[in-house]
Amino acid sequence: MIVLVGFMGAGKTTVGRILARRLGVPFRDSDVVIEQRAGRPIRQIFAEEGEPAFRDLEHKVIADLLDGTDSVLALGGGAVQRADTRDLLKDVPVAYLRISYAEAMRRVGGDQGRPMLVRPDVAQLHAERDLVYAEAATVTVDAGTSPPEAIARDILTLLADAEAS
Ligand SMILES: Nc1ncnc2c1ncn2[C@@H]1O[C@H](COP(=O)(O)OP(=O)(O)O)[C@@H](O)[C@H]1O
Ligand SMILES: O=C(O)C1=C[C@@H](OP(=O)(O)O)[C@@H](O)[C@H](O)C1
Ligand SMILES: [Mg+2]
Repeated sequence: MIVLVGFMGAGKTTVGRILARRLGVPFRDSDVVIEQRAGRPIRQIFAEEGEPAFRDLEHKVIADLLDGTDSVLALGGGAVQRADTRDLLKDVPVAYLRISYAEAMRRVGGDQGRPMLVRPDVAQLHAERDLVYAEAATVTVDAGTSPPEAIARDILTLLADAEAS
């Protein structure tokens, strides 16, 4: 089991798919399961019910996905905001895909499907979350300057080192 955290655009979904293929395990993405359960896209959940309702559903989905099945699990960028959701990650290997705010905006700035991007304090959110991701993580990788395949390889190397030590 490997869980991926990091800001919007860090490549959690992209790198997660590659990691899962390499390991021969299923890839799962909390955002996809949230959309399936709600029967609506994330943008619509935020618009109709607001962020707190989204976070409640996110918490339940992540709790269900940490069911012991060996898989690679990509989380949404805000999953670590709530302490009770962070608690769910205590006993699993977590990789933090770290990117700068500028690189995040280059990749996903203006994406209508990510409602948190239109918040006026999104830069501050990026700065605040950095520490939270790092604290939740077993390993941290630079995810802003190399291709997804190289990031997947770095994660496997770092996690193997962390396990050995
Ligand atoms: N290492 C990378 N280098 C360049 N572009 C990337 C990289 N990782 C992801 N991307 C691109 O950035 C965008 C966001 O990736 P995504 O995997 O959806 O991020 P997240 O799930 O962390 O929000 C996509 O267009 C993806 O192709
Ligand atoms: O950062 C956030 O609060 C969010 C990130 C999104 O996932 P990605 O990080 O995969 O874009 C998605 O869960 C939702 O739009 C909220
Ligand atoms: Mg994603």
